Amino acid sequence: MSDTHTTDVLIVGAGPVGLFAIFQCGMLGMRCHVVDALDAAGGQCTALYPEKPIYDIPGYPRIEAGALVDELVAQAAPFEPVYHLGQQVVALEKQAGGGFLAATNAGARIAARAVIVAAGAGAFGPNRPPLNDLETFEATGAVRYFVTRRADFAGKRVVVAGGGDSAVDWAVSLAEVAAHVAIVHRRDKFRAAPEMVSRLRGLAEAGKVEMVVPFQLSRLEGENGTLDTVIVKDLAGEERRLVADVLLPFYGLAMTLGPIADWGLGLERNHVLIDQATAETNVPGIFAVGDIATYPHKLKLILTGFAEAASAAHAIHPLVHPGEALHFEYSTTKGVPGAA
Ligand SMILES: Cc1cc2nc3c(=O)[nH]c(=O)nc-3n(C[C@H](O)[C@H](O)[C@H](O)COP(=O)(O)OP(=O)(O)OC[C@H]3O[C@@H](n4cnc5c(N)ncnc54)[C@H](O)[C@@H]3O)c2cc1C
Repeated sequence: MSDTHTTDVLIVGAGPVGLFAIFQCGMLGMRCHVVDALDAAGGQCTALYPEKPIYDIPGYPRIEAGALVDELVAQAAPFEPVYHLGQQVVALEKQAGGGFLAATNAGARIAARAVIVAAGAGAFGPNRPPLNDLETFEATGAVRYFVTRRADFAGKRVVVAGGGDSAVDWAVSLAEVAAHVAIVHRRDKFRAAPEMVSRLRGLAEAGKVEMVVPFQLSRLEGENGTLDTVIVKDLAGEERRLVADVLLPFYGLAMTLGPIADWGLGLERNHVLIDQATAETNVPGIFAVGDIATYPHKLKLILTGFAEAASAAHAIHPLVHPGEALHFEYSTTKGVPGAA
């Protein structure tokens, strides 16, 4: 059976920004096919932190990342997007008559007038600490890089390592369920949201989180992948032993563009350069939005990506509906099929 499709807009990546791009394109009368390498929509929100609350989505004082994705999928649904999940877009070519032809590693071919690259961190993976027997401890889940269910840590002794947002957020969050939480960082200063850092320090003062600073991970002890002790060292080489069931190193994500690097797009340090006003790349008809897109003073936030998705949809409209005037309108039930 042929797996060939034709659509107005191909969206590469079903993270939060790719999902909102479906809505924005839909409001302007454009149909979308969306491809994502992961088995579920939601990008980093689903894969890395579904239960972490997000506090900076306008209109939601607090929403868990997984719930935000559910809302975005529901918001896009009236426009009947076609999802191709568990597939990576491996090739993207210009077509002679205009538009593009994309190919996935599962054999699908998708022809589109325009392409929105919403590929986030591309093929992302965690930065792993250089520790003994790491793979053995990873295989049993004693060393993990993501928290997908907080309940997995109930009653556990957890060592969190790192000084950024993820380390601080999870130390604060897991302190509610774990038997003990220690946070190891090589400095006393954390590079995280000030509000979360002061919550962390408050928990430390209350004896609910142990601050192990300035220390670095040194080695792991345990039998057959069951973690027993995390050994840390300070700059003078002084050791401390932290009894632990689980180690969560949060040393950031290693980002590789993967096949996107071969599509002729202007790049800057593993990101795709765009014109901030239109989100268009150096290749006419290919747009980039969200974490993967960059320009001077870019803020890597979900809300920034949402605005870029709106700009891209407006810039794409004349490519899909040439000669048709686009009158700017606010959202109304007229634009959303089935809305009451
Ligand atoms: C722990 C943590 C906490 C965070 N907290 C916040 C917060 O509170 N507020 C906030 O605004 N931001 C937060 N962020 C950042 C936020 O998650 C990102 O800004 C957001 O996910 C970017 O969305 P995106 O759609 O651009 O990309 P992503 O979410 O990265 O999604 C991109 C998708 O593209 C897919 N993809 C990549 N290449 C291909 C390909 N070739 N073919 C097919 N699919 C492909 C990937 O599989 C992925 O699903 C946080 C991030 C982390 C890690």
